Amino acid sequence: MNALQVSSVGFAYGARQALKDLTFELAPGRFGTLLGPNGAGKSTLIALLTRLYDLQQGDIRIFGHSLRDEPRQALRQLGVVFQQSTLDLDLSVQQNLAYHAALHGMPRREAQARIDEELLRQDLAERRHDKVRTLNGGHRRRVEIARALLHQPRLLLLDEASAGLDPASRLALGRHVRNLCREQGLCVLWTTHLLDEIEPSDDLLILHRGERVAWGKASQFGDDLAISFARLTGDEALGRGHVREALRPSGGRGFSREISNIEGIAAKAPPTQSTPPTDSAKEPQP
Ligand SMILES: Nc1ncnc2c1ncn2[C@@H]1O[C@H](COP(=O)(O)OP(=O)(O)OP(=O)(O)O)[C@@H](O)[C@H]1O
Repeated sequence: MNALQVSSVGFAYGARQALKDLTFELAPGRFGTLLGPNGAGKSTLIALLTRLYDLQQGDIRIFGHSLRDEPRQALRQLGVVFQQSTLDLDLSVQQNLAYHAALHGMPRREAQARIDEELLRQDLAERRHDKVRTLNGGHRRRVEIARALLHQPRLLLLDEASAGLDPASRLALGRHVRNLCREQGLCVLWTTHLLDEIEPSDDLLILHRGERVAWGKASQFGDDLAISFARLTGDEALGRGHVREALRPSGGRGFSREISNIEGIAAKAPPTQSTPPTDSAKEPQP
């Protein structure tokens, strides 16, 4: 059974189609990266996954439970870290977590046991009594991850969780979350618009204008990844030149950081007319 199964999902804001016939799946324990430039449809997908919006077309299953038919069971398996932090900066780490647990009706003793466990898992036990305001951005994100995992979900969704962090903290956070996958069997969906957050072992989904333009194990893409990006930005010639080099996996440390984001590629492209993705840019399967 897949941890996440997104099947033929479409969503429109009035006349504006934000997601078109989107299908992909993540197996338990996998780290999935959802990459897309601004307006690609990432936030819309997250709003559907968290049931902020109702599904219009298609279905989403979380560990086999349909969001349409069994939303409670499906959401029970989901932990979410939203892009905008909702931590109370003037409360301690412990108080933030206890407050969240109480709000969700968790019995106090059970909540404390889970908080202890998560703080250890997130390497935050020593910061337990510190006010969140005194924590750096990376540690604040870890508090949010701990909070999202209190009810022991098996799928963790992180929406641009690295936004606002410096490059070192971004990479450290990515490493930390991948460890949770590797060592604890958690399945993760990580959304970003930054290329350098992709690791070769990730399952990579590239969204552009609401459509899946590439999907597969990141290491499998090789040249295809560059070509996909080149097509995203409307210049196929880029796929044959320096961008291909820049995107080549570098010694297991992720993709080269020479070009750090999709907009960076677009900025280097000479102005050309946009070319829609073709079949050849799609579909290596993990
Ligand atoms: N509330 C809304 N009403 C109308 N159109 C919207 C609304 N929210 C998003 N859109 C449009 O839907 C498309 C997908 O937007 P979405 O916010 O999901 O993309 P995104 O990949 O999350 O981008 P970003 O990284 O900028 O948040 C865009 O064309 C956007 O303008």
